[in-house]
Amino acid sequence: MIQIHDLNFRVKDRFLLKTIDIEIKKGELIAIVGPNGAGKSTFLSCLGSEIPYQAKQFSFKNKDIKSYKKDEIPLHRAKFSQHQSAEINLKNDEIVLMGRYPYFKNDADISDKEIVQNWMQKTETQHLIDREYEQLSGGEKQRLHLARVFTQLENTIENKLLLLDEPLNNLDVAHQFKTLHLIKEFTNKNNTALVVLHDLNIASQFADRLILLNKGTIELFDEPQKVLTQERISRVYQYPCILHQHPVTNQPIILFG
Ligand SMILES: Nc1ncnc2c1ncn2[C@@H]1O[C@H](COP(=O)(O)OP(=O)(O)OP(=O)(O)O)[C@@H](O)[C@H]1O
Repeated sequence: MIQIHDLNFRVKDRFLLKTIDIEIKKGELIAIVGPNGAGKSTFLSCLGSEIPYQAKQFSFKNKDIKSYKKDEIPLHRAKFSQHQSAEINLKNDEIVLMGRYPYFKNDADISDKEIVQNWMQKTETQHLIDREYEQLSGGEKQRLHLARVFTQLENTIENKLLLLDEPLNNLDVAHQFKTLHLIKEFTNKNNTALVVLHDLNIASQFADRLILLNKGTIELFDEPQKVLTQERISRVYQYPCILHQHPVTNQPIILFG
């Protein structure tokens, strides 16, 4: 699905990402974890072609990512950014409809509107239709934008890519889990998701593999059991921790302190 060889991104003399080599398969849910400033958002921005990285290879679905046409790529790949525009002068369902902009010229058709309704239902934002965006809570805004990115990838194309930068911010526990289930539903259909997460235990429970970033390089890219060891996590985060096992999933649980 994605092959990256020797990807670097630097600002002036400082490498924010250095010698990134990675191969990601279709159907994987990958969590990107690591301390503040490790390069997680920067890496996701590279995957979303938002910043001018250098790479010896970056293929997406066996094609050079740069060979995709501008109007073609949004049907294959969508990105949810950490910071949404503060002032949006649209009604809430119109914000979700933005996800359909790649599909119509002037007016949305009935199927676009149905897709919007469907994702507002799935993200439990339907009741917010008549409320003003500015007055929504942080978690409600977050769920609205999640609906927008899912709406963007609602099509018959196979092996799509979803990039999510801290999608669980501001969400209560139930909505965090519901959102992860929506992401899992997406990857279960042979699509791929890369998700920046701070909660290692949620990452451990849901992700097939973790990318542990540290100081702009990949410390380890592997299954949660391999990545989440006491020594590695306390060293990378510079904080003591102990390791447990989830009583149901058997995945590792990290307790800090
Ligand atoms: N445009 C830029 N110019 C200079 N430095 C930058 C730029 N963008 C990011 N950085 C720096 O690069 C490093 C990585 O930033 P990034 O936002 O990718 O980290 P992160 O792992 O997502 O962190 P966090 O967990 O805090 O969100 C940080 O030290 C940040 O200050």
